[in-house]
Amino acid sequence: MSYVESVLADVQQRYPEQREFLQALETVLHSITPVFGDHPEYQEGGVLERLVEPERIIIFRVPWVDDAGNVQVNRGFRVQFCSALGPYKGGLRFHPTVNLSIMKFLSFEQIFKNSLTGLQLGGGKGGSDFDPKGKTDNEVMRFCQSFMTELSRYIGPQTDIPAGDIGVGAREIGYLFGQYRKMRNEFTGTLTGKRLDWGGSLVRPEATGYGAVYFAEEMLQGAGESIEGKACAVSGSGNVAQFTLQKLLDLGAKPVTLSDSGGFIYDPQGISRERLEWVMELKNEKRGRIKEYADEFGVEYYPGQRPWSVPCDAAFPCATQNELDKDDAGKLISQGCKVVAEGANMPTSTEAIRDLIAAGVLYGPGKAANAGGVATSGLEMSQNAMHLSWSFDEVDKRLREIMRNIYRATAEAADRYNAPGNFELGANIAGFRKVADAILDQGVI
Ligand SMILES: NC(=O)C1=CN([C@@H]2O[C@H](COP(=O)(O)OP(=O)(O)OC[C@H]3O[C@@H](n4cnc5c(N)ncnc54)[C@H](O)[C@@H]3O)[C@@H](O)[C@H]2O)C=CC1
Ligand SMILES: O=C(O)CCC(=O)C(=O)O
Repeated sequence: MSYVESVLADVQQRYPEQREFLQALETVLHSITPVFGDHPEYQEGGVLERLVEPERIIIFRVPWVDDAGNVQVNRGFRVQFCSALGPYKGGLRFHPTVNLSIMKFLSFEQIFKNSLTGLQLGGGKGGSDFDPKGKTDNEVMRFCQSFMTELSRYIGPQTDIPAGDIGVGAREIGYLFGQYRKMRNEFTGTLTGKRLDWGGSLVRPEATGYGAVYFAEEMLQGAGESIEGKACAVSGSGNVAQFTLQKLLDLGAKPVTLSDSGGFIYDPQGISRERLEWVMELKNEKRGRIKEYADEFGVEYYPGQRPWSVPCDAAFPCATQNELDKDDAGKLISQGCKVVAEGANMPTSTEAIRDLIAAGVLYGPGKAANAGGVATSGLEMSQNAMHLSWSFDEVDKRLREIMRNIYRATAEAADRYNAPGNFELGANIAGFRKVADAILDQGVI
């Protein structure tokens, strides 16, 4: 058994129930195996054994009172996985499916994603099994206050800087920030994704979606093509999906689908800017369901289905993990889909990734393609530390440059390890090398 296989077997034996974490771990370890031939010092220094175990996991009770006066209790999590490259950085997810396995997979992925950004950011992630769906603003506020009352002990501008993820947007970041400020009596950039007036950065709301399209465009340009004129299937209808659509429209592409956990809509003429604005109001203010789009604009709604069966040249999974499986990959390949860029974290199953790459589809893994969000959070931290704000164009220019650099580093690592065009392998290797070197440099701690 090789070194990598033995570390993996050990983790599989220790945490057999952590399905999503093991999925993420297996994919990364499989990709980075060739590196150990060139770098025996990583094995000698026990780098992998140290990297697969989080530095710290915080699990806590979150009691709160609903509008009817009943006491409710949720579970809160923060996984502080690796701080070799900088303070822990990563979002908070509020969704009923949240558990330790999901928190560990997300924070593990975050280590390599943050490394790829080239910024000084370690990897972490957190959240709760609280479901904001159907809750009033006051209930969400009381939940966030209780959550932050405990979390505030473990975070800070030089220690751990949370942000948003599924179910955590500008409203939740506001309530979390308010409670942090009160508990710690400090006004610092400890959360990112803040509103502009009180420390947020221009482009942070747009950054993940814009970045995913920039990354897709880089991959296409590397193959002598462009996103312009391409029909694009997009899943989700939240923050990442909305701004993926906006950038696709900016670049002359034709987005044709959106989805939520109920099903997807197909608008074969292309979702226009006006219709996208309607979706933004539906999702961000009215907190409605995507089915209403079909009722409003007279297009087809497919309940309980995912959008990968429609004719498309490009696919952007922007909802959640494991939303694109082997069958879906088969459908995309048979329609001639050329590029899959992941706005979501681990949306594509391991078998589907293998099939896409084998079929020559340009596949941009989330840790590279959706890194624009956390990178712009890093830019928000820089602006907070300097007590100034950059213009929209300034931040967007930096975001674009970061995405280009991630593409280059990923493509170069793939070439170097004899797998040209395999951005999965390239992203894992390029992300891992920096973290591994930092772990060795800093001694056994
Ligand atoms: N917000 C950010 O800056 C970043 C988000 N991501 C990832 O992007 C994905 C989407 O996150 P956001 O747009 O921020 O969240 P959001 O809460 O704004 O939107 C989530 C979307 O996913 C859909 N969704 C959730 N569970 C689903 C399910 N089981 N089946 C189908 N659809 C489902 C929701 O209906 C919603 O449209 C997540 O995987 C997240 O981890 C990745 C990098 C940064
Ligand atoms: O902006 C951040 O810190 C969080 C981004 C995030 O959670 C992610 O990249 O998945």
